Amino acid sequence: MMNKTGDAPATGAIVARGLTVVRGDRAVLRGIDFTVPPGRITGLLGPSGCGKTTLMRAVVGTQAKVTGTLDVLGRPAGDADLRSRIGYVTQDPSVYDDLTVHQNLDYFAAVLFPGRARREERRTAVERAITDVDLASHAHDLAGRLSGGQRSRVSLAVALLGTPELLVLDEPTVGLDPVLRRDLWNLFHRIAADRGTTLLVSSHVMDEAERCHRLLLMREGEILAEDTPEDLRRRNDAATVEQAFLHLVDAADARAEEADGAARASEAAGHAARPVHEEHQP
Ligand SMILES: Nc1ncnc2c1ncn2[C@@H]1O[C@H](COP(=O)(O)OP(=O)(O)OP(=O)(O)O)[C@@H](O)[C@H]1O
Repeated sequence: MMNKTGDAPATGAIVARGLTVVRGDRAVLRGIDFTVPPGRITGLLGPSGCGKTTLMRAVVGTQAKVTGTLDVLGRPAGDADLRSRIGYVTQDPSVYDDLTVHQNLDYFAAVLFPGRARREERRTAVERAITDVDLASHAHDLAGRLSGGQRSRVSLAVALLGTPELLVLDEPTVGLDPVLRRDLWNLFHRIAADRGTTLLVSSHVMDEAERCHRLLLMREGEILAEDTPEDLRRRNDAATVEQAFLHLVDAADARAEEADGAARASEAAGHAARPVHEEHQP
């Protein structure tokens, strides 16, 4: 249950301490700390390229070169035990275009619940997932003939099949019209409230922030803020989360500039104070 202030409880569904990820020759996540509380919707927001997908890939265990501590549902990220407990939907819907919606789900259900004995379980899970994402009227359409939004809902249905404890959704509402976006967010809230599922949902659209219980605001591989939307607005004296975000960006830039200036000043002072003969030492 969410407490009155929406504060995160002491234990998290995801706990990161000093989480660093290197991609290529660059640290894309730079020693970040954050906690995602269980049973709530946490929004991961930040501009394109700030590291949201990288963070999600680390959480689901598909990212290489991860250091620091990252615990997911009480296990180290990537642990084999977590595979069936996490649903992950990437930005590119992974569905088979030449199968219908129903056949796609039947296929994934057969992988999740194999064997004749589990036939009924498969049938119930498939019907429920199709209803969850509101695709009953398209159940027998080929996935390749669906709109982008409908295809991403098929991916979401696949992720819901195993009733995961944690759902990690990478920009699930991108390109959707406002009505579909609203419907999807209502679905996320139903999933969290009815099933106690933890959701980590990324977006680069700040107005989606208001729909989350808690937010992780990211920028350039760092966490700028970890808060509820209300507290974030209040603390930054801002009318919207977007304004609060911009305020935090400006403050971070000012701090970085100050630190840069101080480093240059101390370097210059060091040079001035250094005896001349030191300059020639190897
Ligand atoms: N395979 C890769 N090798 C090296 N660097 C990469 C690779 N993939 C991504 N990056 C870099 O990592 C950084 C973070 O990328 P990431 O995809 O996590 O960002 P994002 O916040 O999810 O962006 P978007 O909202 O556009 O999806 C980017 O600066 C990107 O250039």
